[in-house]
Amino acid sequence: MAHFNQNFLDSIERELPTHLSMDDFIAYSNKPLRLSIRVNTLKISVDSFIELMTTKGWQFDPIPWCAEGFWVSNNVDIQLGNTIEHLQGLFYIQEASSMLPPTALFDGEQTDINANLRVLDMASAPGSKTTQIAALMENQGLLVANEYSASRVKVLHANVARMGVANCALTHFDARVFGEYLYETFDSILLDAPCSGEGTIRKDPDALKNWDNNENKGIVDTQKALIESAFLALKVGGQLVYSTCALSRQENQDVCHHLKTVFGDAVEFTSLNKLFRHADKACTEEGFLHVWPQIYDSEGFFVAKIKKLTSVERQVEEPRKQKNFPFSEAKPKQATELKSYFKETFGITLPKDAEIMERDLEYWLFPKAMTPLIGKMRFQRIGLKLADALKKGYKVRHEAILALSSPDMINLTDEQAKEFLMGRDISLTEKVKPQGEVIVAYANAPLGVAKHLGNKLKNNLPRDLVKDKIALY
Ligand SMILES: C[S@@+](CC[C@H](N)C(=O)[O-])C[C@H]1O[C@@H](n2cnc3c(N)ncnc32)[C@H](O)[C@@H]1O
Repeated sequence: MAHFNQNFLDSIERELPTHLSMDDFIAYSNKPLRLSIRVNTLKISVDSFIELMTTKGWQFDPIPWCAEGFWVSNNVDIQLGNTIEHLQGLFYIQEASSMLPPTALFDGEQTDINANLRVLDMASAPGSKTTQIAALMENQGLLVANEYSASRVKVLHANVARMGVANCALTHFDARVFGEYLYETFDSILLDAPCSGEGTIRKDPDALKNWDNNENKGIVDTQKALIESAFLALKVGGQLVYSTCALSRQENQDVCHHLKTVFGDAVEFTSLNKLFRHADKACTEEGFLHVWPQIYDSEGFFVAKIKKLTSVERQVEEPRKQKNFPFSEAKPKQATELKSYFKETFGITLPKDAEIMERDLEYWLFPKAMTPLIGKMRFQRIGLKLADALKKGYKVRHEAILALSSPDMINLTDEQAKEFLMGRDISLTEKVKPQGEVIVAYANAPLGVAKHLGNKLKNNLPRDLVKDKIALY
């Protein structure tokens, strides 16, 4: 049962549109959320995923605003986070309304996916929307994903790697810096802002126990500073999506109106009333989506789409370029050797629209659209770590195997995949000629690398990814 305090209920009563009832708001806030997932099309098609999971008893109900999103049900009581399919990144457990902002960002004009596209996700962890955006970008172009909290950057990276994202650069800043460091650089920006989280009461019944409107003032100031920074970092003609899981006007509409007050006619609100069938039910007069829990039986959410019509003046001078970037382009001979190693050992062709970079005997793959940004700010991690150079040959990195597709993989059974994810070797029934390093897979998507010794597959899963428990259907 959700814990509301009277101040919160009074504020909702003032804000709720006249066609929605307070009784429904309370009833839906007390109802458990429907379980929803998003299929990761970087690894599997929606049709193949449905086919795979239907055989395991899943039922799918499509989410109207996300072609890859489904409410799912299953008669088996199983922890989804411990399933093979989750661990190998075939799907992400994501609340349905949280799939709205990336859909809005890529709707309409912003559909031209190419190697030069640059997208910024300003407040990214744990990465549900970052990984959704990467899938919408089909791993092309550059996606800069920023997170202010150090511990949450680690979770963000784990999710980006698990989902096979290859076009991402991670940063760790207060996102107020982007307008200054990367002025008018991005085609699209998502600001999924830190907020009071009022919309999440169905997940956390205590979320509003001590709700106090006055305490939200600091959050609103941050949101206003962040949206200004986002607008400065946006190219002319670019699209910005501002979203929160808060319900109040102050954290939502007022923040967007603040942007218009600061930047005037350069700011255009784009109506989302046709984003999907029945989107108009949640639309405000400005064309923003204000999703109350009872409209689509989801968490509360707010989404606004904003276009930048003209350039706006920088607020501070461009900072000096940083020197001492630790990476350099791999020499042609090394790049050729590395490409042959990937091709001959794993059947992987390294993508053409990416640069092979080198740092202290490590080889990385950077998205090409990253090059002009080098030195403009500090990046925690860029692209994919491919391999370490050994005295003789290379040691491939797990994240590269998860992100780069290969036609040459050994598909494991359910039981074998479970053993592999628990760090165990896999015995082979027949002794054959040893094959060296091989990619092992489940449902045609990679699980990791093993050494084929002829009579067994020796497990090479990184220790930190070994699980104690795997849930099998
Ligand atoms: C709503 S959550 C983001 C959820 C994420 N977009 C997702 O879909 O998985 C907001 C995030 O903003 C981060 N944050 C807080 N203050 C920030 C700031 N000044 N700059 C950047 N990120 C900030 C929080 O740590 C939190 O992870």
